Amino acid sequence: MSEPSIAFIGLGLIGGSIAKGIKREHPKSKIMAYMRSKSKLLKAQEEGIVDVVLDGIGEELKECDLIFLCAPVEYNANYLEQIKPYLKSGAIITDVGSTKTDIHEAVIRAGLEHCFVGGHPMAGSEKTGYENSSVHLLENAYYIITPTALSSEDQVNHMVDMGKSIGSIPLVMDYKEHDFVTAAISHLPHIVASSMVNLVKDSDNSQELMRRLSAGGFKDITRIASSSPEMWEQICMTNSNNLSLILKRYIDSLNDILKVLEAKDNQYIYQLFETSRDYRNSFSEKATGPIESDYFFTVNMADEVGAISTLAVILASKGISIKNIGINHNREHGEGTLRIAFYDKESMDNAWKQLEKYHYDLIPN
Ligand SMILES: NC(=O)C1=CN([C@@H]2O[C@H](COP(=O)(O)OP(=O)(O)OC[C@H]3O[C@@H](n4cnc5c(N)ncnc54)[C@H](O)[C@@H]3O)[C@@H](O)[C@H]2O)C=CC1
Ligand SMILES: O=C(O)C(=O)Cc1ccc(O)cc1
Repeated sequence: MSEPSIAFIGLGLIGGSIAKGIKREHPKSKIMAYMRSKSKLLKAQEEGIVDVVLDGIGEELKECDLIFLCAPVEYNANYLEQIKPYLKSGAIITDVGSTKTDIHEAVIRAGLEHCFVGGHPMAGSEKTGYENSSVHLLENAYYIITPTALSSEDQVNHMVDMGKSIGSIPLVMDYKEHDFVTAAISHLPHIVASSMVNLVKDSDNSQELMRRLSAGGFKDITRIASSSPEMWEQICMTNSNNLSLILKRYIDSLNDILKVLEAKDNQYIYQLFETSRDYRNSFSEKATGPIESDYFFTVNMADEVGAISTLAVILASKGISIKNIGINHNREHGEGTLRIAFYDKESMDNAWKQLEKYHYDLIPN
């Protein structure tokens, strides 16, 4: 991309994070944005992320090479017809919505298949809004790209390059398959988390003992129950067929558990936990957050004041940039381990050599 003009319709958690990533990689790109809150748009302009604040859909879009739809999914689909009169020849419209069939069908109805490539960055959080967006949010996360029947190879490659430029891992996929997969791994978990929280709310006593005592496991699996109701209502409504199918399978599995629990079938219960543990342990943690990268290693170091800054100074003195640095809490490698990620193999190898000279205890990736 050489100094492209890019518009964002919706500049919240995801739109804001992508805009920040694009601005980091292409500081001269012209970013235009529209969203409901003018004050947040002005803040993004003050921060140098947004160049042009839009008051709505209009003439300014005629300049854009790429238009991102980053509002809740049903609103995104509604914008297609409004944007249509202002499309420059060769421009691409993309979206970041969590469901894809609904928008792809709207694209077909609007006759925009030749200029649409769908997208879904598979990372985020329960938080919303531009104020929570971050240049690191989508790093090392899968960025699903869903072409239409008329998307050209160039258009898809352009989106793949965009995904890579913000540090994500692009993956091209059929939009219908996307919606079945995400029904199981994203949409069902949100329903389960919210219904569990509501179950506790309705089962608690007047002293709210359940709420006060809720601990690790419950909090871990219900964090996403704090997500935006507006966003999740629209996700569930636009993927209701897949979600119903997978929810029925889940209810069947819960009913099986209920039966064996009542029958006190300890073997079945043991196997339930054994199977899930083994399968869950096989999941890769690599594509899930800002710390991991293909180029990283771990440093085993004493937990002393100033230890991290000493290490950072050693690397900085050799001009080695750190992409990310994080303290490992799992203590797999003993006390005080630090995971350091680099932008490329050369930087990682240089850093390794430097730290070896200072006798740091290094653990390869
Ligand atoms: N939250 C997450 O973790 C993820 C969300 N997504 C998808 O990204 C999209 C945006 O979600 P977030 O950024 O999380 O939400 P958000 O609530 O942080 O941002 C939504 C943005 O859209 C704007 N907006 C809402 N209605 C609008 C309308 N009618 N016209 C113009 N702008 C409007 C809001 O002002 C805000 O700037 C959704 O489609 C969601 O499915 C995708 C991946 C992860
Ligand atoms: O907070 C979390 O763990 C999420 O699950 C975030 C998320 C929300 C919606 C998506 O389409 C993708 C990721």
